[in-house]
Amino acid sequence: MKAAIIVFPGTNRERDMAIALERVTGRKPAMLWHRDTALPQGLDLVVLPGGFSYGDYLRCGAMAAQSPLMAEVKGFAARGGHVLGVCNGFQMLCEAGLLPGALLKNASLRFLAMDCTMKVERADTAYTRGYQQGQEFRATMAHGDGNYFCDDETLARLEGERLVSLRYTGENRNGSINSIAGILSPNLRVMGMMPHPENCVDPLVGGEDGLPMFQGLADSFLTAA
Ligand SMILES: NC(=O)CC[C@H](N)C(=O)O
Repeated sequence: MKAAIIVFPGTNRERDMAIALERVTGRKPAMLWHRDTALPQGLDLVVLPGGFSYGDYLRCGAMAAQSPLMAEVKGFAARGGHVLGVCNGFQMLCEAGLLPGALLKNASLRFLAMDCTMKVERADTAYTRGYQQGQEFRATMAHGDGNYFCDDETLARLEGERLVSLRYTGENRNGSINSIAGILSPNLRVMGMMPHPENCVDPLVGGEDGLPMFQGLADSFLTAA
């Protein structure tokens, strides 16, 4: 699998993401700076990692969504490329219009840094094939704006077309509509999720519940190893 991680000013999870990807592929992903103007040839996956791009000024992910390389990411997605956005990356995907809806402030108006559990709503995507349908897994949440919201029509479409990939179980701490933790584009190639699977790939630090996501991605792109 050939993967690239895009780094923005204020991104802070890019190294965790690189470790998670390298763990399953044995090769380091390309680290790209947001001012770059081209994606490497033959990419399988682009990752928009978590953090505080541009200090969360204006709105989380809003300024990153205007970065030069994001125009390339949009083109990559339009050609059917896989794009994963985690936390701030999910916020960027919504701000860039690659996924519908928005991430509002957590219902409590407090930053939440804690473990959470999610249920896999569909296991037939590159991101979730490492899990069983309905499987519950744990990951870390660390966000101030993780309260997923969209209008009724969009929500009906997301649910009706089964584009909700991950749903919180237990307490809905950030207030997300329908307890949504992750959503997919209609072609199932773009996924945004708030919790951090990249922080759960090592039994010594946070457990390994996130590993199947990366393993599933690696298995999806075996030919490109
Ligand atoms: N860990 C993250 O990516 C956080 C995203 C964003 N800065 C927020 O607080 O909501």
